[in-house]
Amino acid sequence: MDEAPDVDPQRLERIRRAVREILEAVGEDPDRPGLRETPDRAARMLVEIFAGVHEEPADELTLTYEEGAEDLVVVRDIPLHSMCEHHLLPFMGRVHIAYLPAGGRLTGLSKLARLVQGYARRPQVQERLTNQIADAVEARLRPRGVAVVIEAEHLCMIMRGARAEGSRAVTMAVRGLYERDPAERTAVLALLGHREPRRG
Ligand SMILES: Nc1nc2c(ncn2[C@@H]2O[C@H](COP(=O)(O)OP(=O)(O)OP(=O)(O)O)[C@@H](O)[C@H]2O)c(=O)[nH]1
Ligand SMILES: [Zn+2]
Repeated sequence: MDEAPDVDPQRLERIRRAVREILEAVGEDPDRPGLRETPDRAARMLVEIFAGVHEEPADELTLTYEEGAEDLVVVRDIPLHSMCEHHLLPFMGRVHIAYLPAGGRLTGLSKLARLVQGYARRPQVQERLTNQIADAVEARLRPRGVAVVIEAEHLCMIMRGARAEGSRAVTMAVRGLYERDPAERTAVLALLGHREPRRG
């Protein structure tokens, strides 16, 4: 995934106009020196942070084969920056992914981080992002099980609204073995740093 994607000039111009309109609507003067370049800068920024809208992030998961690879693979602490689709404010945190390979099917460790970035570069909600990552790993690697945990801070909860400074949202998605077997699920989620609440 490129840092500076090819940009359709018409789309860029449309976003520039929209940003200028927002600046005027909030009562600013878009022609004052500090803001003159802002519509253009913000338009390029928006194209960059929403590049995942036009991508199929699951395609990042190129397959490699390693005879006999059947043990758990865990990648913890993949950095996450995304945009809450309700408010268009950032949410950011960490993604932890575990999968139990089958048939020797693996992917490069960095591909999991690229997968996260692809889905993160869309207007998102944390729960959907968590599920999309789990579904992509399940569909492309056909592992015995997948578990994904995301911990994130939402600026929409912190700098406005509830102003819940320090709050973190934790979401998880499990597939395959981890969906069927509660003991396996508890074990893998403990590895990913998430404790299921005790029942009863
Ligand atoms: N489930 C979920 N909710 C989110 C996420 N990001 C933001 N939200 C919530 O989306 C909700 C939108 O609520 P609304 O009542 O429509 O909007 P609002 O009046 O701005 O709400 P407040 O944020 O409570 O002021 C808020 O409760 C946000 O905290 C997310 O990733 N997942
Ligand atoms: Zn929000």
